[in-house]
Amino acid sequence: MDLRYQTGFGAHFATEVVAGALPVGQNSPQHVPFGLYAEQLSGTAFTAPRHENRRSWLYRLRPSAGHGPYRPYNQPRLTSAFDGPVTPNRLRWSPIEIPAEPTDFVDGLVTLAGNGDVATQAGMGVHLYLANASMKDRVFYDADGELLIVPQQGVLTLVTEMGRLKAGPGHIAVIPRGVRFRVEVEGPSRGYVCENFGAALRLPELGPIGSNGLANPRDFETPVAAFEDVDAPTQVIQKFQGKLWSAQWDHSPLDVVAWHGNLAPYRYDLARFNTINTVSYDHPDPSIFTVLTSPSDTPGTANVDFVIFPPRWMVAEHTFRPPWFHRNVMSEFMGLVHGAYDAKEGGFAPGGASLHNCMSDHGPDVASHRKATDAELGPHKIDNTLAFMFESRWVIAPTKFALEHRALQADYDACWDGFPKARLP
Ligand SMILES: O=C(O)Cc1cc(O)ccc1O
Ligand SMILES: [Fe+2]
Repeated sequence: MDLRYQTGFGAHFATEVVAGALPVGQNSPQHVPFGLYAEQLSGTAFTAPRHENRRSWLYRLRPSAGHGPYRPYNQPRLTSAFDGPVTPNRLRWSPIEIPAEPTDFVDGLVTLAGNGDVATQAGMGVHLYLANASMKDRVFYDADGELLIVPQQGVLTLVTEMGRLKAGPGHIAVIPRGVRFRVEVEGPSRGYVCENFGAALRLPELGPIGSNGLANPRDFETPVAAFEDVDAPTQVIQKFQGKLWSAQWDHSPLDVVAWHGNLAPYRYDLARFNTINTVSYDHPDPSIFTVLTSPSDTPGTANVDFVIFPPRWMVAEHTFRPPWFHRNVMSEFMGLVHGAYDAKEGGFAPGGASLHNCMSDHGPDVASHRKATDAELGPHKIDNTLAFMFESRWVIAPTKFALEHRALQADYDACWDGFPKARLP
């Protein structure tokens, strides 16, 4: 099916499937067109400053309040208990395989790491989804956070309350906290999820870059309204305070015929990123590659930044061009969608992951250091690659699942073994 989108980051959209369904001039008329039910979905406090405030009005076939109790749903691999133990060690995982038995998006979520706390709405969970089946007769929503989905293999169709969007490798999709959706897959599918417990993701400030650049607002795509009229039992699964809960509804909750507002799912094609980098010398801080940021209460010190390392020209003169050796107060979780990463010659594979926590020593491995030191410094295109980072002010604790998984590489430290010692005169 051809999907249609409206463009603009955080724009105030208005969309209806049936002409005349969207009330004009007020949100909650005594008689909503066609007997639809009006419902406000608040993503920020009612009193959040206007430029932060996100909410939408949904007009649906039935009020979503009409359902029974939620009961615990057993899916222990998805958690907000980052039960490590937390370690200062540098960690790297090979890709975790997609299971052979039928597994949908909800059952295929596994938690690798996280920080903060769902109860106080700070920090994030870092998950993988490993799925090979579409969700059937069930929908999911996350009351604990917004979901930033980074597909690595396979195209997802996200059938949400507010419309349908597609995202495959090279795209990201963001589903706001609370928005219900079903995931359809076309085959084996794997990707990363940043579950943002904190303030909603937004575009970073541009400072002296000016009024254009990095991810441009008009390239963000939000679906037009779409609904299903299904009077059949539907399992609604939610994540609430770190655990999954399930309730049986007598209809599909994806029954929103019209909506308006600025709280909505969106997707973004990372190929549209306007990459800015040095044209003189030295490797800039990777903040220059920030796509989206969730600020914390300390200016410039993010709850989580989503940063990409896209294809780009390298032209720096008399410069060691890959990432430098460094220690960072912020903690860095990295993944790879495809290709190779310029700081690692081997071991960091598409679908894999690495974790460099607060103040841990990291940077180029021996092989990439040697290669960059010996390189002829002409203009060089780093191509066919897409790595990314979830960077957070808070230490990222791995889960027991991640630490005990056979994908954890026992010998990661060895990639920094054997640097020749400097020779003083
Ligand atoms: O550690 C990493 O590979 C991520 C990273 C990339 C970069 O270009 C500069 C700093 C940094 O932490
Ligand atoms: Fe780093």
